[in-house]
Amino acid sequence: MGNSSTRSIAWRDGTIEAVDQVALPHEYRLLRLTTVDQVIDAIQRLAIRGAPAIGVAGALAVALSARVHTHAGGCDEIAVRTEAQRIADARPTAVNLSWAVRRVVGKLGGGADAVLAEALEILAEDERQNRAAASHAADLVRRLCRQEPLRLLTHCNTGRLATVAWGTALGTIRELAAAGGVAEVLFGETRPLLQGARLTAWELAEAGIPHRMLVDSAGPAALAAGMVDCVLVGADRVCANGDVANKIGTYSLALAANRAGVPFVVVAPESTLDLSLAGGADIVIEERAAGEVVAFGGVDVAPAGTRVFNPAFDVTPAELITAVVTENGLFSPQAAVREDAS
Ligand SMILES: CSC[C@H]1O[C@H](OP(=O)(O)O)[C@H](O)[C@@H]1O
Repeated sequence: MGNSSTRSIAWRDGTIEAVDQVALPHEYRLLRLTTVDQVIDAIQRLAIRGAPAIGVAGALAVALSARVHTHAGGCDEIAVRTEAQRIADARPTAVNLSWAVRRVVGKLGGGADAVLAEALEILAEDERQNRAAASHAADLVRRLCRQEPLRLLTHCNTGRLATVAWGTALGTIRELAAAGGVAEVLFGETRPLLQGARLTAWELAEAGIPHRMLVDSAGPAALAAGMVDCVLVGADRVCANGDVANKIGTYSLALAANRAGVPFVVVAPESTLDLSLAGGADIVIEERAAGEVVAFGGVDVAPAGTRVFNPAFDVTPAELITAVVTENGLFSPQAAVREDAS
């Protein structure tokens, strides 16, 4: 996959090839991962990140495991299941990871080739799902906002880097922009790991879409100042009642959008739905290391010993969300509990 590739992750000659998202925007380089531990490490340090992308990486990692644990006597399913659980546990909040791992583990009975085939199916489905969700969401935004070109606000990175290709909320922005419907995209830098500053800025510049970056706390101010026609964000887990876990800072944008009377639209594939959870209180929110917050660019900015609360996500209640849009259209909250949800 060169710079021109539209895909962030691929299966290449028995290895996993992925864009190293830690190196962007200053260097576009590819990771070539050959072991389960390398994939877990890449997910945990967000070299591979974004709910759909980590789901695909997790599925491909199980395929690596199945190949390693296949011998003359067949596949050692116990060994693969043990590693699959470690993969699923790499990050707790995005349901896509555990969903994808569960889906490919279900093919173990067919051997390593069946596991790989299922993982490649998940990879192939991703772009189609994102483009379909983006198309539905773009139609909704046009209906909600009427005037064009639009001034949009987004958060974190939900583009082609966070998925296999195209993106979810950022995929919707690409769709609207392709029809000349975007005046400007405002986006938060996304402290502390700067997915907005490093990745969304890179994707919007690459796509030639007009954009301005905000410090995260300026998002509500932009909404209050009437600078935004619609907010578009992604998701890491959508509950049966429509509550949504997403990057930290999403909740404050939803509160401000609600007060400003601005539509707040979540775009995500169905693989981000977790209908086994009644509501957001049940979502496990990943808490990350203090070092991500007390240092900036490798330089300590807080006094030594400063204690930190560093949740990677927050939960936006359904009542603050105008719509959740998937590849199948509008998600209807209170859907029946799905058996296979993680
Ligand atoms: C389409 S990406 C969905 C979601 O994942 C991101 O989290 P992270 O950067 O920690 O992997 C962010 O919450 C995006 O909205």
